[in-house]
Amino acid sequence: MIRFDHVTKRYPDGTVAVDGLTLEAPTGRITVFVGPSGCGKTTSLRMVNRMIEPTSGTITIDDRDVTSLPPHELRRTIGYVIQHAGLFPHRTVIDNVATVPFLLGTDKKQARARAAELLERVGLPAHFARRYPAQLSGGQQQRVGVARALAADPPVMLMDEPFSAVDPVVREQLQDQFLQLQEELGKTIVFVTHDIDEAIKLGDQIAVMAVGGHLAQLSSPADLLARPIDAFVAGFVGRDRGYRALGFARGAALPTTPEPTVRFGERVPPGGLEEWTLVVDDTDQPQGWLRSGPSGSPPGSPIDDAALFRGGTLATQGGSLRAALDACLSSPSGRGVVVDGDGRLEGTVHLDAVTDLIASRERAEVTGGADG
Ligand SMILES: Nc1ncnc2c1ncn2[C@@H]1O[C@H](COP(=O)(O)OP(=O)(O)OP(=O)(O)O)[C@@H](O)[C@H]1O
Repeated sequence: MIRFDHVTKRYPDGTVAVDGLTLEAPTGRITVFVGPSGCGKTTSLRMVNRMIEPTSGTITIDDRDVTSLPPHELRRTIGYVIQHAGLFPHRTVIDNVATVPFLLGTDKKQARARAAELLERVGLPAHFARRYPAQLSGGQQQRVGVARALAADPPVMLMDEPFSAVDPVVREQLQDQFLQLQEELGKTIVFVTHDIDEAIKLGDQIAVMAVGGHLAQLSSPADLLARPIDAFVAGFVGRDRGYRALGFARGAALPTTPEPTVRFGERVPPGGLEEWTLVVDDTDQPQGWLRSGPSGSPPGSPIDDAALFRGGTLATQGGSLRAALDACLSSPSGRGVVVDGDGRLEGTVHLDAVTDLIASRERAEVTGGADG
């Protein structure tokens, strides 16, 4: 566990970047520092590995004061990932990752073998190993940055806006893979971002900081959305809080009804089909909705890819109420498509049934029952 105890940082020009910060970042969990520009997130992070020394207060890792070790020894136990990866430009990708274990005394061949394994784990194909950082995209460089920080297998990782400099699609992939990796590795992570959505997606707990370096709120993502502590946090957490909070809400089982389906290769029967009919593939995975009747596919026409409406999202049985609601709202038939864990059709759910589940969950919260 990393513990900040009344930590203050005042820079020589008098700027108070962090003001009396007290919080715990639990072992094996992701703690996200989020807040507007200049609120002291980076300063807080860098005090953990002593790139910046606090003016007062103490930081401990597993009850050991970080100042009790020389900085270079301390940093062996702490991985550090920054926005533009900060790779060595004149070393190949594999040597970037192998550098720290090599410096720590691992034999070169072994360090490279471990580096190759890490590159694979962060999702970088093997043929990138011999390239130089400038020959990689921004997202690929960030993957190398994460692999490098993991190379010495440190129990603690500090990550300062590691995914901020890449486009939204790549960013989402990096976040998903990072979460998968963390599930296996269970590192103690402090992660800095200015993006509240990223904080909510990645954090086990979120520390919202306000300008002046104050901790405004420390909560789980669900609590932050449901119960922002003051107007500043409410404003920072932003719009659609109620809807976004449903992303953490798992209702009772979704009450599905069986949905008639057709398959590719079949033809619209002479009597026609319902106005909207669900098309599934050979393994019962939903592919989209087919419109029948006067403005859609006439009887006898083949059921093929071209006529499909693919706009609807899928809800998973056991998934969030937000996904269930979205499946209903995005379905042209008004019936939300529900699949099982393997992506096979389970049935459809009606909007009324989902809103009933949402309402009963809210009533349970107000009366102190289960939180879904
Ligand atoms: N070396 C320094 N000397 C004086 N003031 C500094 C120094 N470094 C940072 N600051 C100030 O301390 C405050 C906190 O900076 P910090 O970089 O920790 O914020 P941040 O929340 O990480 O911001 P951002 O999201 O913009 O990166 C800011 O007002 C900044 O201008």
